[in-house]
Amino acid sequence: MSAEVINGRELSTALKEEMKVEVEKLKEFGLTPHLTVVLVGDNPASKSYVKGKEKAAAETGISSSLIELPASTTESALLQLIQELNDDTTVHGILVQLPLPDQIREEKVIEAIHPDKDVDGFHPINIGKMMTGEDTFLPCTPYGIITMLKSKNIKIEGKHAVVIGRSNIVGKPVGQLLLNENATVTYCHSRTKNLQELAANADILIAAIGKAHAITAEYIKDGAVVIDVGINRLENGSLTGDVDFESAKEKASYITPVPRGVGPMTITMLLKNTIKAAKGLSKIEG
Ligand SMILES: Nc1nc(=O)c2c([nH]1)NC[C@@H]1CN(c3ccc(C(=O)N[C@@H](CCC(=O)O)C(=O)O)cc3)C=[N+]21
Repeated sequence: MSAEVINGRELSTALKEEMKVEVEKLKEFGLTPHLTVVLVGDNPASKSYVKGKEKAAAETGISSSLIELPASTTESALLQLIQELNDDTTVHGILVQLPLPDQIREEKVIEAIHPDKDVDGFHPINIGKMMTGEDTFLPCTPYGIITMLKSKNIKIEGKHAVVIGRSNIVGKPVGQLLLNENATVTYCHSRTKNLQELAANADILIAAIGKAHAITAEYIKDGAVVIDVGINRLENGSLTGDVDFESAKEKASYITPVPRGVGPMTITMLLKNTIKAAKGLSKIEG
């Protein structure tokens, strides 16, 4: 079998078209969704992601601003800035690009962002709401993955989903969202003993390990849905996933590529959350 490729870039383009129409309507009510991105330091990968976010926002009519701070910024200076952004009624969404320099504790920063402006969905209040299934901002990468599955009408209910990786921003929340959709979820990680055996049991396999091409055909059950969350930069500068795409696509029924898979969807869901934040903060229903 050769898998059907779920193209995250194409799906993103379609979703952005829909959002553009919605943003135009909000603008007629005098509401322009506004995202503020804070970038600390000059990590080249972070700079490139931030550019992608600004470009995507502009495409949908969402306004965005970028605050760039030096790598030497103190934690208290950053927390103070976040307080100002929390109080600024023209700012609907706040995103502090991760990772942060060592002198700044990420959890302090995440907890400082007002939960109603937390378009990353990283605040403990929003994570709690996600766990209990309340309406909230969903973390963008997991939200993008669920949206990709639904776009192909892939059934999640009753399926065995195996998540490889347990980060707070991808592994843990994607498992939770799959559980919310009534999947049976297994989490695997660096201490898992029989990774290959567990992975090969998955109907839906989520690879979020951070190691190029770690998941080869032997880890994949015939007909499985394979979602590749890896973004690994090779020495030649090209981008590749955690899944060995060429061998995996011969066994999978659906597969996501890297690039043009989960990455663009992450940004698209950030825009969705920004619109949600703008509507929520302005109490416009829709
Ligand atoms: N507070 C915070 N929120 C984030 O959402 C966040 C973050 N920090 N830190 C870093 C990660 C990573 N991330 C990506 C977003 C888009 C692509 C993306 O669009 N990738 C393109 C390729 C882009 C390229 O060529 O460099 C693709 O896969 O096709 C990748 C990675 C968001 N992150």
